[in-house]
Amino acid sequence: MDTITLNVPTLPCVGLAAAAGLLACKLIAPRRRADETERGPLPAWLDELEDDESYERVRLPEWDNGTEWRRKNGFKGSDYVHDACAAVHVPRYYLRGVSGGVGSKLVGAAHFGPGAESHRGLCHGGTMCSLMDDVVGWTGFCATGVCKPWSGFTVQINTALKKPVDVGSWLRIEGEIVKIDGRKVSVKARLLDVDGDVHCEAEGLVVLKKKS
Ligand SMILES: CCCCCCCCCC(=O)SCCNC(=O)CCNC(=O)[C@H](O)C(C)(C)COP(=O)(O)OP(=O)(O)OC[C@H]1O[C@@H](n2cnc3c(N)ncnc32)[C@H](O)[C@@H]1OP(=O)(O)O
Repeated sequence: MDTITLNVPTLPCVGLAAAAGLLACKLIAPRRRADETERGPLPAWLDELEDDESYERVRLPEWDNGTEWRRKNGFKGSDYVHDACAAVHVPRYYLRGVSGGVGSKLVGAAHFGPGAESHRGLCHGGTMCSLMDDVVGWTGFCATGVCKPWSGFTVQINTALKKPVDVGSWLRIEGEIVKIDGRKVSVKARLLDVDGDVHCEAEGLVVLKKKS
């Protein structure tokens, strides 16, 4: 049988990668994602974090590998926030870990797609709350100063919604460990735009799993 080899060139920039991801979403799940549009390029400051030696990119096989890998490893679906097709999508986090945990900071970018819409171009407040849940949890998993995935549970997310988010926005999401009391990790988080305007902020609590 003849085989066809496709030479796919390396994508020149992460923005194209994001667009390609969305195209893949359309092709793979055309009915579910009929309202998706291109996310556009990733924000430039994300590249600055990539180049900043004090930050390290958090990588997870369940984010980076495909559906097949997830299925084989106990996952049942796509990641609610990190999947390329998610209504509100975080492509990456970067950690500035601090020994002892307190002061450790997680920074990422979040895109609010058309699937996050509530009223006429504005996003549902629950999308901001979901993001706060995610960043609080992932920041809490960094309680040792390094990221230990799934090492605890978010148990509280008290979110203040401060400014509506437009559909199509790329915003900066941040979480920081402010206190560690035994297994309880307190995290402050916020979502802000390129001008520094805060769209929401949260105080969260993560309970780390008991050591076995
Ligand atoms: C390989 C498997 C990996 C699994 C990893 C899963 C990662 C999931 C990532 C998430 O973030 S999921 C987000 C949604 N969150 C949840 O679904 C959490 C639901 N809650 C629970 O499942 C249980 O509450 C939990 C397992 C977290 C309880 O754990 P424990 O039984 O070990 O904790 P315990 O109840 O003994 O509480 C420990 C401390 O935390 C405090 N605490 C627990 N829940 C609290 C709460 N909701 N608010 C405030 N404090 C809370 C509790 O008072 C206590 O304080 P003290 O040490 O001072 O006494």
